[in-house]
This record gives sequence, C-alpha cells and structure tokens, in this order.
Amino acid sequence: MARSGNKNDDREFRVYENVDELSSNLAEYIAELSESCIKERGVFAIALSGGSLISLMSKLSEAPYNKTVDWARWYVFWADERVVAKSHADSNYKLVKDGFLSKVPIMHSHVHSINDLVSAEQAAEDYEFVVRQLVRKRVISVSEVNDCPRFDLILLGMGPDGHIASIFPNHPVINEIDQWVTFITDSPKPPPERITFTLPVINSASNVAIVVTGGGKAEAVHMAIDDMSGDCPELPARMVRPINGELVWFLDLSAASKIESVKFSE
Ligand SMILES: O=C(O)[C@H](O)[C@@H](O)[C@H](O)[C@H](O)COP(=O)(O)O
Repeated sequence: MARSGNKNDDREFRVYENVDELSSNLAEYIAELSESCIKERGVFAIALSGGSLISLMSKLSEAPYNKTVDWARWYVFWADERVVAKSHADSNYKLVKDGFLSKVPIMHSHVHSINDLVSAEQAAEDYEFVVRQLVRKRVISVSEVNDCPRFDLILLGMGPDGHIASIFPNHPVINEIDQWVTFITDSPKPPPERITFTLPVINSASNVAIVVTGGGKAEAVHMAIDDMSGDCPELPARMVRPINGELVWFLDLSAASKIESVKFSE
C-alpha cells in the first residue's frame, strides 16, 4: 500500500500506487470479509454497483480466490441497477455476469437481480420485497438500530460529481428515508431509469467500501472526505457514514491527490 490513514471518525483510507495494486488489495479485502462473515453467520450477503468497480474487483475470480472463497455461501445483490433488459449493454447485472459471476461458482438462486420486465417504480418495489424476504430468513441480517437490512458488504463506485449507487447530488432521493429501495427516472448519468438502495440501507451495512480511481475524481474525493468550512455540499459520497459499521475508501494516488485532512502513514 502506498499510504493508509484514518480520520478520527472511523473512516479508513487506503491509497495505492496504481490500479493493479488497488485491485489486488480489494480482492484480498473482499475475500477476508467473506471468510469472517461466513464463519460468523454462515453466509455472505454482498451488494455491488456498476461502473469500473467490477473490473477493479476482477482478481477475486482468479487464483487463489477462485478456489479458496466459499462461493456456495455467497448471496449477491445490487446496490443500484439501471432499468434495462438484463441482456442490455447498460445492465449492471450483465456487467457483473460477464466480468465476475460467469467465472465463479455462485449459485444462480443466490443471485438477486431486478425484475427487468416492469417499470422502474415497480422494479424498486419488487426488489425491496425480495430484500425483505431474505431479511426475514436472515440471509441478510438486520440492523438493531433501525430495522434496515444489514448487508455484510456494500461495494460502491463514485462518479466525478460525487454520486454513489444511483443517488445523485441535489436529487430528492438523497433524503429518502422511508424506502429501502427507490427509483429515479431522471438520472443525469445515462440511462435515466434506475433503482437504488437508499442512504439508510447503505449506512446500515456492516461494511461499506468506496472504490475510486483516476485524477478526474480527485476533486470529488476531496469534497467527500475533507472537512469543509461553511456550508457542506450535499454530496452523496460524503453522506456514506455507516451507523454501526466500517467504511473503507480504496483510492489510487491520482484519486487521492487532493485530500487535505487525512494523516497518512507509509
Ligand atoms: O450503475 C452505475 O452507474 C453506478 O453504480 C454508479 O454509482 C457507478 O458506480 C459510478 O458512476 C462510478 O462509475 P465509474 O467507476 O465507471 O466511474
């Protein structure tokens, strides 16, 4: 690792020399969490996002993890999904299937993708229902603080505007506290129709990792992490603060280049 650091609020920052080093460490982080959660609960409930994240976690489907991870205990969800057919180039399900699921022996019945045959609103409602059923069966555990689902790990990317999942800056979905899964039809990043976990669900997870690379996101990383004087922008990435869980930022040197207020050690 190039550098690591903490803020005095439990957020952890891991900064790597390059994308290759980040990818290796991200795979190791996921494999370790999988092992400890399976030891503790017998299953591992992980939620993924779209974008570059999926190629950044691709080493998890290679040796040694393809043999050492207990894939039969994995349950896979999406923290956000684009409402398009599963075969569509924009589908996060397709991205994950092509880049990850097709390479590891996760049971098909443990992969919970959205219903792509209905409207965004209905897809969000259906997906929340699926999550509720699995909370009831304790495949997903439950937060003692607020009764929200408590995923073992939620993996997020971040856009250059500071969005995470499909929660965008200045969008009313930021303030959604009643639903676990909601929908939007006006995403500034195409395609426009998406479903997304809400912030209360993201912040109820046991572990959240935000994975960001490239200088084009350095300003958003700074806005999301550093102490801001005056009015704090309502940046979704800044609002990821697990109530009773761990947050780790995985960054390469370029993405971390504008961070000011974290004390790093080599
Ligand atoms: O489906 C999506 O669009 C996302 O889940 C979104 O939140 C993504 O993770 C970020 O936009 C980062 O994407 P990149 O890493 O490709 O920039």
